[in-house]
Amino acid sequence: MLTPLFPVVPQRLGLYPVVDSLLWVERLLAAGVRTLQLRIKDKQDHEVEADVQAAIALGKGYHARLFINDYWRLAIKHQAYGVHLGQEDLASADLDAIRAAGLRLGVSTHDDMEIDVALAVRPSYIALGHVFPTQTKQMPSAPQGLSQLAAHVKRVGNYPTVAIGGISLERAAAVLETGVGSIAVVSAITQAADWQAATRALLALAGVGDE
Ligand SMILES: Cc1ncc(COP(=O)(O)OP(=O)(O)O)c(N)n1
Ligand SMILES: Cc1nc(C(=O)O)sc1CCOP(=O)(O)O
Ligand SMILES: [Mg+2]
Repeated sequence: MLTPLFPVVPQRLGLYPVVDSLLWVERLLAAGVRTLQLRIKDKQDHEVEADVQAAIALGKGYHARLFINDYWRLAIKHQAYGVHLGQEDLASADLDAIRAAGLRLGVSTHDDMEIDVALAVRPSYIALGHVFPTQTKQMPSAPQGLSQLAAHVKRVGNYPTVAIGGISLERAAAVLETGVGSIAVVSAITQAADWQAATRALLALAGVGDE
């Protein structure tokens, strides 16, 4: 059985909002979320550094697990809890440097071939997407659906897993029934009519994650 080469994370990361601003990081930490990701797209490092640094400091203040998407150099520089990388990022990122700095690593996957690649890296967790159609990101692949998700959770064995893509409040319970350890959501919170109520309801279903 393969075990992570990167620092371990709890088996169940619980509710895992993925957000694009420091404001959302502040709001969700104050609302009780303890696993989250700052995902700012298509900017230069110098344009996002202040927000990345502030988000990491906030996360530490709440003893939360804050992952930085894409900007792995800044995540190392400011000692984030972890980094999330996609398959394309794996080729260009310095994985040894991320590991040497003691950061956790999450890796995106969308099919069995990508799971092979992720397992070879032996990250801290494996993300499985996209479960349902999503309006948040243009996806080149088809949604995997619940039965494929359950098969993928089973396949990766004891690796912590995170499901992502189109997970609404209404669908969250069925996703968790596959045995996945965490649900990552964007629009279910950021586009909700009442984001605080949505966060409370999702936290009640998925939890804050294990210690
Ligand atoms: C928890 C989680 N899973 C998947 C992704 C997608 O990451 P990636 O493939 O790197 O794509 P971008 O988010 O960078 O567009 C994620 N961010 N978080
Ligand atoms: C950022 C991202 N990555 C995905 C993947 O499958 O890798 S799906 C996704 C967007 C998820 O947003 P929502 O919860 O609004 O559907
Ligand atoms: Mg990425």
